Amino acid sequence: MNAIVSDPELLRQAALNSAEPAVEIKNVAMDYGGTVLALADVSLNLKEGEFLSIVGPSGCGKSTLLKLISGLAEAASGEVLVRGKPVRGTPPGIGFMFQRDVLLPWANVRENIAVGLECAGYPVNDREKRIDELLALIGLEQFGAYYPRALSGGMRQRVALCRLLAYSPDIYLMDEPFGALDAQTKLLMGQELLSIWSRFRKGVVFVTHDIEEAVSMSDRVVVMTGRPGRIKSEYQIDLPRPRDSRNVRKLPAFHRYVDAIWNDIMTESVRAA
Ligand SMILES: Nc1ncnc2c1ncn2[C@@H]1O[C@H](COP(=O)(O)OP(=O)(O)OP(=O)(O)O)[C@@H](O)[C@H]1O
Repeated sequence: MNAIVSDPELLRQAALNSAEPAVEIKNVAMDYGGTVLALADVSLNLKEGEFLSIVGPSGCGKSTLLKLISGLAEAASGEVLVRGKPVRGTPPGIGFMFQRDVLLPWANVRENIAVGLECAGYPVNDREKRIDELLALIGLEQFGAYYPRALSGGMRQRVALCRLLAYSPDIYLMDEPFGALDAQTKLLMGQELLSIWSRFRKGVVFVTHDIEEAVSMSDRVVVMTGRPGRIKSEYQIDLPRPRDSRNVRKLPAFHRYVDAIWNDIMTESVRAA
């Protein structure tokens, strides 16, 4: 008799090895209309359910890669496919989170989250209940009626994360989502994201300057060269899951990954200087 597999991590591992990647970037070059290339011959896949981080020197094209996947920019050559389809405009099921929250300033927290539910076509009658669940998930139950201006930076990013979760994307694109937060809030947000992600386990492309953050969260870390951005190296992060992004930092293997990635980036930064 076949056992029914219900362990989310086992299901995710099976998806990781599934034939079709969630995102395929094939030999992509990109400029912004001038003579300076932002990306040159980049090929990269995101597997279904994979947590992939991209690190590299400033200006190497990390955000540009996210823009190409989300259809906000177009490659000069090469191809970008989402779930097997060439990207023309924003593909369905793509969710974006930026370093600066993009909350609606005239809407309160509940209304901001409702935007995500509306975009997802969530049934109108169930929305208030879902907003309650999402607020509880990120510990902001008491702040539903607050406007963004009355919240701290960390709280605003929590709401932005909540709205992203409300939209329930198939693929999460996160561009330094915690980059503007203080070190302690950043660590807490990383832990929360990891804990939430361990429940939904969708593909994530996570851009960061923080190598420890990248290693602590990811299945794989890709290092880019200085401009024009190419893939310099990649590291399969073989650390146990479920993972606590703070405790994992105590493992010797964690520090070996961080050192190796640091070396790669330093070489690039020196080359670019
Ligand atoms: N809208 C734009 N117009 C012209 N050039 C741009 C534009 N956006 C980005 N660039 C250039 O493209 C290159 C890659 O930029 P991108 O923002 O993707 O890099 P990044 O690796 O995300 O940088 P950082 O780590 O500093 O955020 C940079 O040289 C940047 O100046």
